Amino acid sequence: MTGTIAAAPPALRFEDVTHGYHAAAPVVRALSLSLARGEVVCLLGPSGCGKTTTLRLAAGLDRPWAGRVDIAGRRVEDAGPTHVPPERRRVGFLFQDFALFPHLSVLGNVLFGLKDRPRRAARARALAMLGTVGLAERAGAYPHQLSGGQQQRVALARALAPEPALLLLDEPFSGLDTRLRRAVREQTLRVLQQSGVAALMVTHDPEEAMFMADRVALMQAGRVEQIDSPMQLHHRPRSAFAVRFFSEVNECVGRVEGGRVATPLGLFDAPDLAEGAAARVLARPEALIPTLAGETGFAARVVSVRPLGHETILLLGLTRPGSDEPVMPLTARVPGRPTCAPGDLLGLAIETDECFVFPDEGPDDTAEAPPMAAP
Ligand SMILES: Nc1ncnc2c1ncn2[C@@H]1O[C@H](COP(=O)(O)OP(=O)(O)OP(=O)(O)O)[C@@H](O)[C@H]1O
Repeated sequence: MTGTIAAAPPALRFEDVTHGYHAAAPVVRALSLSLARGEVVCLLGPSGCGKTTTLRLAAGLDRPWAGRVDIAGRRVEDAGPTHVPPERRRVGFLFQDFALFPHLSVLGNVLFGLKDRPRRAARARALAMLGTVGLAERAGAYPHQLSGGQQQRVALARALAPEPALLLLDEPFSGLDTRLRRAVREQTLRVLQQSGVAALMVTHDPEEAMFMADRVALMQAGRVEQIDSPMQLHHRPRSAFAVRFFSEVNECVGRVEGGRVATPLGLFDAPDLAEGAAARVLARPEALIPTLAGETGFAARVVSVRPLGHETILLLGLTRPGSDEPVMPLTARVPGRPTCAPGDLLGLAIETDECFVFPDEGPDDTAEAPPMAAP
């Protein structure tokens, strides 16, 4: 006996998976991704970046052009003949429209995926799952008698009842209104954690991804741009794209001199950039902290104030010291109610932890609105 314990295989592994719908135009490009058992990973990214296609490839609904897919240590797809069909992959699905059978009761819906089990065992399992999602008492109801949130919970119970190795969720909360969505995603996360199933979830909502995921896979143009924990993604974004995707940002450019880049917002360290290189500094709105005028050397005139309740958005014009001439527009986000009015002159402190320096690859030309500032 060697005493070695083999590590559990990942719940899902994509290796160099490529797929598209039209020849020579892949929408998923050499994508590699691994989900540990029990891990929740969210695929996040702009519309059309390949999130749903990635999910369909995991499900076996599409066959990739190239690459390999393993589920719970079993090869389900390769460049050769291997193609395990969806129903034999041990995956559960949860889609936006819940896809419940209207003519079946709640219990009937959950039993649907348990046809290969003896009747009594299937019934016990289905009732236990309905208990887990808090709907044991509605087992005899029909889908149309339930609220949207309850229907979503039935769909979750149905997906998890057969004990899948992997749960695939495609925008599962987008059909629900904002308040309900918050409650339902909390319940869903609790059920996922209780059941210990690995889950790959598609969303285009950054807040939802940050709330649900152990790791977020940020996708762009068919590739994973960055995969990290929500905290890492927020504090250590590896590209301008990763910063811009989560909030609007203030942007300015400059050249690296002596390892630093000088901008209207001050000097920023740029240790990883070549001397003389063009650099782009991205400052999140929360990086700009109003202070007393004259305190920090940065001053800004308030252009407009937009109270949102728990926070306030300030549109500002950065000014040169001793001058009222605006140098660049800025957006700041401050907690609480407004304490200033249009026309006021504020001092600004810059929180450098919320500022990021990257090689300048130009402004965000994928955005619908122009970037806030690029002097
Ligand atoms: N069945 C299809 N036939 C042809 N093109 C398709 C098909 N499905 C998706 N596409 C295209 O593939 C690209 C990726 O689509 P996909 O649905 O995977 O993106 P997504 O990131 O999930 O987008 P969204 O957030 O808008 O759902 C898009 O350009 C889309 O138009």
